[in-house]
Order: sequence, then structure tokens, then C-alpha cells
Amino acid sequence: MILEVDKLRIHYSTRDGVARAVDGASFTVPEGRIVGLVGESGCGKTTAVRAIMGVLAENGRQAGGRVVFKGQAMDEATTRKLRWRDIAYVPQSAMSSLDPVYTVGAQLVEVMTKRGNHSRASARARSVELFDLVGLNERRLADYPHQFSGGMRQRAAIAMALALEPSLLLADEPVTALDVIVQRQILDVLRSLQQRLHLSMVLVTHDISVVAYLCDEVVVMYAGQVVESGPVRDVLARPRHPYTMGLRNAFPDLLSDALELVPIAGSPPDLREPLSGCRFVPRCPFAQPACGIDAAMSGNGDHRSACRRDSEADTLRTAALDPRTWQRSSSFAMS
Ligand SMILES: Nc1ncnc2c1ncn2[C@@H]1O[C@H](COP(=O)(O)OP(=O)(O)OP(=O)(O)O)[C@@H](O)[C@H]1O
Repeated sequence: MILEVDKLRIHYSTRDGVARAVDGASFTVPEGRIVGLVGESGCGKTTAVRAIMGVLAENGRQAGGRVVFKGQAMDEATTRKLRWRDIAYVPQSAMSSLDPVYTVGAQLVEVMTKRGNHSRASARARSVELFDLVGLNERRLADYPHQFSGGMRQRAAIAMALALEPSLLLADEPVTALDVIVQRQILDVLRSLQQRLHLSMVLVTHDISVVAYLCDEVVVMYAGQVVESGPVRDVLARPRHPYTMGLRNAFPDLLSDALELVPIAGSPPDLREPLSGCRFVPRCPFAQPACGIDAAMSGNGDHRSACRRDSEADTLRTAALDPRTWQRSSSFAMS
């Protein structure tokens, strides 16, 4: 495993109390694989990758658990040492990793001379290589970010993250603001980079079809916790947690638009409220009183989920395919 996240807890202090943005999440990233971290907005995905990268907002702190990179438990000093060199991050908006007042080429050179130990000449040569790797013409190194299209900016942000040859890339919603054709192009760039550079990747997305298209493994997060994880094919073909079943119905397939889309009614809970038991209960069509008690992750082999009704997963999955199932809220939750 290149990365192990073990019972990670991240708290933000806010005026209205503590937000438990990541609440005991555990997952692993095998070497050379692409792991999708998926869940709706507000489930703690960005917080989890920012914590791994050691770039939490000022009001955030690690309240428990640990992050282990290549067998080494990370503390502040190691994280600082490994940041950008071994672990790199493409933030949610490409514009936030690009400075509007400098050319993209100048910014790449700056990253390599300041954060790495490149001379200006070798940084310039490497910039050409990096642009080639992400499919940008080297002539565009002289352009400013505003002269780039959204897809090109995303490619430039990826080039920036790869500048110091990291072995782990964390990409936060790399295709969200792009149209479907450009989305596929960027995902194809990521796939080819992973293969050519033997990169390991964590890809954060709210869109399960992006996971289906690109990832080898998936970690489903809900309300700061991991509710299901495993090989993508297995999890998407036979989801075991009702939240994953709901997510699968809620997004169009990147390659076809055959399925009727069925949203999951409601929204994730406010993480500043004290929560117990399965966090999905208020939105789950299958919730029962027993779900008020936390379910640990369990399962055979790599495919694991945290649902009290796991033994009935096959039956629930069939019911979940019927859109009417999602039209009624959990009667248990409503009572
Ligand atoms: N700096 C902050 N201060 C207080 N609360 C925060 C802060 N950043 C995030 N949160 C809260 O932490 C929770 C998790 O947010 P996070 O951004 O990690 O989720 P996410 O799943 O990545 O969603 P998104 O895709 O919208 O970023 C949310 O409830 C959010 O409101």
C-alpha cells in the first residue's frame, strides 16, 4: 500500500460548534492504482485529501487517526517534507493552482526551482516535457491562464502537480466544471499518466460515473465516514450499502445515457450536529430501528460495507433499482 488512512478524524471549529468533517474514515491506496473517493458535496472528501496533503484550513485540525505513506506515519514535519515531491495535489478549481498574472510556463519553472532543486534551464526543459505529458502544445507555455480553455487549465494544473515527480497524486474534482467530452479527455490524460509514470492516485468526485470510467477501486464516503469500499467493478455491479445504490441511480453513465436518473431525496446531515448510528438513516428507504446503532465495515475480501442489513444486500439492491423505492423517505426516519 502506498497510502493508509486509518480512523482519520478531522474537526473544524466554527462559531456554531465543531464540524466533524471526517469522522473515523479508513481506506487504503494500493501502489499504482487509481482510487475514487466518492460522495455528495459536504461528505468530507476534500477535507480528507487536504488532511493527507497537510493543507487543512486554519480552523481544521486532526482530532484522531493517522495517515501512513509508504510505511511511514505522517506528522507535520514529514508531511511538509513529502508535500509536492512525493505527494501532490490538484485542487478543486484549476484556477486556484494557477496565478493569473504569470504565464503558465513561468509558474512551472517557479515551482521546480523553488520547491525542487531544478536550475532554471532544467526546469524549462522539464516544462516542455510536462506539457507534452498532459497533451498541451509547448508553445502555450508562454500563455497566461486566462488564455486557456477550462480543459487546458485543468491539464496545466495537472502538469504543475506532476512537476516534482510525485508518486501519489490527489486530484480533487478534476473534471467537475467541464463538459462531458472534455471530461473524458482529462480522465484519459489521468489514465495515461498513471500508466506511463506508474502513479498512484486518489480521485475525489461526487460523480460515480467518473469513478466507473477511470478508477480501479472506490471508497464511498457519507457524512465524514466510509460506508463502502472495494474494487470498482464489484462495488458498482453489486453495491452493498443503500447510499452507494442510491448514488449509482443518481448519475448518468459517461458512456451512455440509457438509465433513468433517480436522485436521493434530502441532503447529507449537518456535521456540526451530534450524530450517531448510520448517518444515512433519514434518507434511506431501507432503514430499520437497528440502524440507530453504528455498523462496522464488514464483508468478504476487498469489498466491504457498513450496513446493518448487509446480509440482505441482494434483495435491497433489487428494490433499489425501482425508482419508486426512492420516492418514499424512510418510514422509520419519518416516525
Ligand atoms: N474551513 C471549514 N470550516 C468549517 N467547516 C468546514 C470547512 N471546510 C469544510 N467544512 C465542512 O466540512 C464538511 C465536509 O466538507 P468537505 O469540503 O470536505 O466535503 P466534500 O465532500 O469535499 O464536499 P465538496 O465537494 O463540496 O468540497 C462540510 O460540512 C463542510 O461544511
